[in-house]
Amino acid sequence: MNQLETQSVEITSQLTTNRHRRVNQYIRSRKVGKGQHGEVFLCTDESNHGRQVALKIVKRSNPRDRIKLLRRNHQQNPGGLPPLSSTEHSVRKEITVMKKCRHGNIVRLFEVIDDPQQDKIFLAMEFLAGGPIQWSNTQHQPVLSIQQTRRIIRDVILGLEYLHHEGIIHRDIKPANLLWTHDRTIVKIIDFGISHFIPPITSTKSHMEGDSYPDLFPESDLLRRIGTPSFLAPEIVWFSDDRKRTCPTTSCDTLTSNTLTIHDGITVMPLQRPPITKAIDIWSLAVTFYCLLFGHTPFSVPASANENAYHNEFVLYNQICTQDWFVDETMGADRMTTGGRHPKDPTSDGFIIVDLLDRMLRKNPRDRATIPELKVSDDIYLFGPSNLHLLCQRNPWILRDIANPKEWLHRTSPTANEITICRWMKKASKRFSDLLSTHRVRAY
Ligand SMILES: Nc1ncnc2c1ncn2[C@@H]1O[C@H](COP(=O)(O)OP(=O)(O)OP(=O)(O)O)[C@@H](O)[C@H]1O
Repeated sequence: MNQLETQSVEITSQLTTNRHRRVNQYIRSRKVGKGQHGEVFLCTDESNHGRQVALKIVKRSNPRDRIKLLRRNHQQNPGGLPPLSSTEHSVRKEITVMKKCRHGNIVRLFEVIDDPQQDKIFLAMEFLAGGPIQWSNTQHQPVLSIQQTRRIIRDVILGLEYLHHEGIIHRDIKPANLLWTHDRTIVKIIDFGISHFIPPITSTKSHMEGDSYPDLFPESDLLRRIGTPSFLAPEIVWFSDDRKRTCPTTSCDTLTSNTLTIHDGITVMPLQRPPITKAIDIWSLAVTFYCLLFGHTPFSVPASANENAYHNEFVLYNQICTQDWFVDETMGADRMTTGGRHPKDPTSDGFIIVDLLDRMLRKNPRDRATIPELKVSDDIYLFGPSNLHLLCQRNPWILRDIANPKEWLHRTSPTANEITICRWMKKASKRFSDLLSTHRVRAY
């Protein structure tokens, strides 16, 4: 672990200086981004040798929150605490999740300035100077090579593997939330505003000390259709029959997401709504992967769609739930041949990549590839006259340019340290029992 990963997050409850260009020790320079929840500024940290930080400034509430708050004030408020506005709720979730994260592919949070007297909350984060990954040009053509795509996807897989191991579902994986470091060698995941935390079953108390996580992360939140429409998994955009009936336009008669859909003899959408799990991040990662390869999303509203945004969203969700996706003839800026949606040659790059997308874009989350599955070797079988022969084991595509895959897999595994500790404890207990037997020491 490097120094950045071991530093703890400071929580400052007093804003001493809030002049035009200064927030406590941070001197604001330019604005680097703006989202739904706030603005992000590049700042220098005077108390830390002028280190560059990204300062996200979030208002505790915005005008839309007021109506929601009024509605909620009429409801019982369990802990007697004032209800949080939805903006403040979202930023509290973001802080809770980010406070916990220590990983080379996740943006680091350094400090939170949360002064109850102020209407804004400030998040000082690691500054990712390379900015969001650029993946298509104005003609919707890919701009990244296959090798660059592999490196980006590999970084995101590592970040997601860590998050999932910690019980965190990101819920908004997309190219805009993947930022380069200044030298463009590492990609990091940002924006935890809609992330969800599922505490481990074994403990009743979260290791997110001091945070009442059941209030912050109610289970019902998982069912909400939030995130970026083109990147949402089928189980999120799943429609009930009721919804289908209330759709205002005729084309929605074609909605079949609650029926059994058969594709190539495989059931692709279950009758019951599947539970929302970390598999939704794998779907969004696959959509991101597709975008990087082809310069456009796999599911989109056709150009002929009408002006009604609600209707267009409905068409998109219908596609996500029921339609297959297609691939262009070539992929990446290097224009590598794909071989189509079902390439024939199992040794071709087209086959390997389309097969990978296929495993990640399964409609049923139970059939979808998991992160560990993306990291293990593929077995290549040969159909013989009477049975299957294992032809070879091939390193997964994402590890292709890694010099020592075995060492890399061990080093990057989130359980590597746990395994090492287990081994160490086994060794230590063996030495201890040897000691007991040779020296006749009494154990208390
Ligand atoms: N650590 C960072 N370093 C550099 N730029 C950043 C950083 N964090 C955010 N940004 C920039 O600011 C933009 C908005 O940030 P962010 O996505 O966190 O805000 P948000 O309000 O949560 O957005 P959204 O509307 O997607 O929920 C990002 O798209 C990115 O361009």
